[in-house]
Amino acid sequence: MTTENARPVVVVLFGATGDLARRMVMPALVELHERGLLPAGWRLVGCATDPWDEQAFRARLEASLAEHERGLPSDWDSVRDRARYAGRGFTDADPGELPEVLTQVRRELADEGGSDPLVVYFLAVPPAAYPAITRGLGRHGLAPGARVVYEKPYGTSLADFEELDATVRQLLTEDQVFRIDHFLGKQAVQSIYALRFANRLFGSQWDARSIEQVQIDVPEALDVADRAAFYEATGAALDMLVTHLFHVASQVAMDPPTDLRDPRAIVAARDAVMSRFRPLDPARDVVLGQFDGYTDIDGVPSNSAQDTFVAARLWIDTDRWRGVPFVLRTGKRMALKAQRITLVMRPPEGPLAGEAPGPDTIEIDFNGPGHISVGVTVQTPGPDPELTLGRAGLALGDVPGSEPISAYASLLFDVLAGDHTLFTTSHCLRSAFTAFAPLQGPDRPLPLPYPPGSWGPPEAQRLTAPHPWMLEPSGDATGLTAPTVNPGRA
Ligand SMILES: NC(=O)C1=CN([C@@H]2O[C@H](COP(=O)(O)OP(=O)(O)OC[C@H]3O[C@@H](n4cnc5c(N)ncnc54)[C@H](OP(=O)(O)O)[C@@H]3O)[C@@H](O)[C@H]2O)C=CC1
Ligand SMILES: O=C1O[C@H](COP(=O)(O)O)[C@@H](O)[C@H](O)[C@H]1O
Repeated sequence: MTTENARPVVVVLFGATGDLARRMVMPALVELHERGLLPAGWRLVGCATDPWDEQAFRARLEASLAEHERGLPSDWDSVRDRARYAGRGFTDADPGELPEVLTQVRRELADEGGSDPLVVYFLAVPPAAYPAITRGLGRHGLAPGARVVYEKPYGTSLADFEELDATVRQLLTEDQVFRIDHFLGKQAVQSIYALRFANRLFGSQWDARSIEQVQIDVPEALDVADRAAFYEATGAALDMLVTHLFHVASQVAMDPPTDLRDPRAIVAARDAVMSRFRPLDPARDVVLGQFDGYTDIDGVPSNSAQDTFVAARLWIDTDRWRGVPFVLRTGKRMALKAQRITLVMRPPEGPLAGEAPGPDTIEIDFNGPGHISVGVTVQTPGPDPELTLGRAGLALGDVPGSEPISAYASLLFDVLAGDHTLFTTSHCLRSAFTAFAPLQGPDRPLPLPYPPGSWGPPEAQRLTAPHPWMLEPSGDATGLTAPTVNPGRA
């Protein structure tokens, strides 16, 4: 990654007081700064309704960086001085303090000798806020020349998505719009292309002839108490399934793009496979859960039926995958944090058919820099040879030249570079919401209870049959009790 662009950049962060801004976006911007990937003239303008002053926002930025694994940058003073705050919120009816703060920032940058800055509006707010902010950018004359980053979920249902999409298209051109799904920016999710297309060993097996089942398993130990309002309005399925898990599934399932160097070819391959996702069958293929104690959280109604866990079996009707279940699972307050794709191979044919103690597997852990493993049946060395399962792994962070970058830093860099390869499209999202729609209708199952620290409701076990969930200790073919990934901050 390099940048030669000296044009100043102003990142306006809507929702600057929120969880995403604190945990991911602000650290990512500063990560780019530390890596020398931002122009000399850059500014961060936090925007929210809280009546904070600049000092309070800078203290928030400092706390956000300090709690992040990278810590405070060595030139914290210089970073701090680049942060501004625009309070009183921002809507089409009232732009709050933002226009005035932007004018000051532009003046400051001009005084430093910079050219007119590129302004990036980052909407780290709930989807309900996207239309008013988008209209506001239009009405207050802030849209021309700007880039606008929308968080997921981009809409809350198929109908809501269509309405939002129409509003956005009315006010912005497609090259101005960046619809984030940050799982597409994760290093190991990006590395699926290399694994498949640069290795005959894997690429030749990547279809229904060799693969019996695909598991995409993203348990989280994380709580939701500090973002109860957002979470209660959203739930696990909308927060994670129709968004991140569907996008990871599309990365695994896409047919080979015609040209990996052409962003349009990659985006087209992702769009194409997503349009073949079969609408979910809630009764047969979905289990929802809610962890015990969820309704005791401040701001959550005592009768909430919101899901904090979802497991779903997705069918992808392409020649490559017809008949292969993609089983997807995620939830809050589960046993541990992990992010793993497991390709479960079909049993071998020939003289040892039926002898292997379990299926062989290809595993891609995509938390952090990533880890690739294979689970293979081997013969135990010794006088009494038996077949047993072993595992060999490769930490991507350890390969020569590795310099892992966080998903948000990578995606923010792409926004500045105007590169849409890792961003999702209206086409993709329309397909995702279409496949997801049955789960938002009358057939939505009620969430089943599960104890915090567990693997979710036991009913979810049936979705992977005849295999177990491979990540669980009982399903781990090698007998490991924890995944070979960084457990992360719970
Ligand atoms: N948290 C996470 O780990 C991740 C979150 N996301 C996405 O980021 C977005 C924000 O999530 P998160 O930060 O967790 O949520 P939070 O509830 O923590 O924060 C959202 C912020 O948005 C502002 N906000 C809330 N409602 C409105 C509204 N109606 N109009 C304008 N601003 C509003 C609030 O600030 P104020 O009201 O003061 O302006 C609040 O600080 C969501 O779309 C989520 O899906 C994506 C990836 C990861
Ligand atoms: O979008 C979201 O993602 C996070 C998980 O992201 P990660 O990069 O930390 O793995 C999830 O916790 C959150 O609920 C959701 O909104």
